[in-house]
Amino acid sequence: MLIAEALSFHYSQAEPGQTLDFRFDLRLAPGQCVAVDGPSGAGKSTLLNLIAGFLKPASGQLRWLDEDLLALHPWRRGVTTLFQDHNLFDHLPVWANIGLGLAPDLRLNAGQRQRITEGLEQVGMAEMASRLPSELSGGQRQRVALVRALLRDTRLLLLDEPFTGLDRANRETLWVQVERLKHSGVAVLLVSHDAEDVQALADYRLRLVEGRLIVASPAPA
Ligand SMILES: Nc1ncnc2c1ncn2[C@@H]1O[C@H](COP(=O)(O)OP(=O)(O)OP(=O)(O)O)[C@@H](O)[C@H]1O
Repeated sequence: MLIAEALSFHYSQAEPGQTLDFRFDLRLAPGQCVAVDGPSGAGKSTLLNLIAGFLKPASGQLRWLDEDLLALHPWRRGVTTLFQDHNLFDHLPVWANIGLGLAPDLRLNAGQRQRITEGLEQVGMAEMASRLPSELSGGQRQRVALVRALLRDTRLLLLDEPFTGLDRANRETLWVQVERLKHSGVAVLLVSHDAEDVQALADYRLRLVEGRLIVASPAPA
């Protein structure tokens, strides 16, 4: 269970009229998906960066049950993040970009290679394993980043507008994969403006208003 309590952050330099002070409260159980929305600049990326560990809160708590996540480096938190700018390495082919999520030194065993092949098949990119990111369309790059995020062993998955620009068939395929992860106990935080994605995946919805998370639809009991 992810628990954020009064997780606060303050940007020291912001334009007039911007929200400066954030204070997030959130509970997310294993196997649950919460959707978070809010207008541009509301603080969605700030929230994800605090949970992932790329920003340090001014105060508050962030726990996985009794484990203090704030004491852990980002790569020790058991959190996988898929940001909007897909973070692919331009000099590495598709299979290696995905493989980095499984073995940082790219010493992949047969089972891991098989998982990469299957992951690419599931998003219709089986033939593209050897291509470089520069040889792919934007939507294809997005699918590669998604496969990498979905294949990693993780307990919490943070997705920032993950399906934007994908066609319906691809989105449905990926919904199935995210559902599968939920069933295996992964907690998912989905930042999305897309009502269909939210409908397909989210168990409840939160909205970011004036630096706070408010309940837009309650979590199931
Ligand atoms: N490094 C920074 N310094 C100062 N202000 C920042 C910084 N990063 C973000 N902000 C401001 O903090 C607020 C929240 O930004 P954030 O990126 O979290 O919003 P968002 O909801 O993810 O927006 P979008 O939907 O446009 O991606 C915005 O007003 C933004 O301008």
